[in-house]
Amino acid sequence: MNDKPGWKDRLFGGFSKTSSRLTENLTGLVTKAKLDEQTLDEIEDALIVSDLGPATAASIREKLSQERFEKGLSEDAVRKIIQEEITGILEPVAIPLEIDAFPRPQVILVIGVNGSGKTTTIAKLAHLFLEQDYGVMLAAGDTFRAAAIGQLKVWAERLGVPIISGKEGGDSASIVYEGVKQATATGIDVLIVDTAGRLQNRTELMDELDKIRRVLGRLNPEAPHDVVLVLDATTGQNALSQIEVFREVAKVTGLVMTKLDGTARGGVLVAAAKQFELPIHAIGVGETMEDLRPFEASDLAAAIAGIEE
Ligand SMILES: Nc1nc2c(ncn2[C@@H]2O[C@H](COP(=O)(O)OP(=O)(O)OP(=O)(O)O)[C@@H](O)[C@H]2O)c(=O)[nH]1
Repeated sequence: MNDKPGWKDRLFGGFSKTSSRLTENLTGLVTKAKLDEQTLDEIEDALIVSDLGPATAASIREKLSQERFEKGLSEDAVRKIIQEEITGILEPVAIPLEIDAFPRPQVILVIGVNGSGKTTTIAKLAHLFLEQDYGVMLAAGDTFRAAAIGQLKVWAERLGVPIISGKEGGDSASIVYEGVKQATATGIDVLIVDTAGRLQNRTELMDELDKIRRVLGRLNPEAPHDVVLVLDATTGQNALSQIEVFREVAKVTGLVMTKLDGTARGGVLVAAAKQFELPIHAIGVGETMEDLRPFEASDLAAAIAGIEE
């Protein structure tokens, strides 16, 4: 991924809102001689309201109390411990999406509720794979709304990649089938499939995904290779319930969290990592196709802890 200057600033800019809640409490610490129970409680509360989740907040509290209790402690040292703890949670799930399927194409289904940034993420992933010299094709499997098909076509044109699409209300499984056939015939490495991803009707979604799987299975039993759930970080705790539901109905293999630029809710990433242990492939930090970033555990942990490296 190309390291356009400024992405870290944007991320830190977003996370600074998250960390400023921590800052309020941590700043008070400097004047205290020791880290007492009340201060630990305050830190734990600050971590919880930063969307990190109660489990992570409790484990950080535990760590702070074990290591430093009764000692005078600087705010920087507390931040460092918070960063280390968060890094430990995030590192195991920081797993990029690799193109390694044989035979090709690798089929990636992208799911997520409307407005989560699904379409933009598809464009960002396509751009990422093109940069790695893979041949990319898109399939407009979200036939539920004409606008979704149109939007994906615009991205395909901008990216210069082929797209398979049908009519509004058409059968998404047959579009995906056609996509795999054409991708195979033309030596495409990766087929990225947009899906309707409506959570309002779980049975419908499950049926649709099952049908896609069945149809794909006729061409390649390994497909789909990845089922990537796109989440909007600005929805905070709601993103966690989405993971829970989608994981049940759609056999999610990994996550991309979007809109981490300019949200105070980035801590939810940590809660998701701790609770679900699903790979987090990348993060979205803006609206252009270059705005997908690898998920770097220690950078993110530093941003959340308010440490600028
Ligand atoms: N700031 C910011 N905006 C984003 C990001 N990703 C997507 N968006 C914006 O969020 C809005 C929704 O994104 P889409 O990609 O259209 O989302 P979708 O899930 O496909 O939504 P529907 O088309 O409604 O199904 C658009 O205005 C995007 O530009 C991101 O990482 N950061």
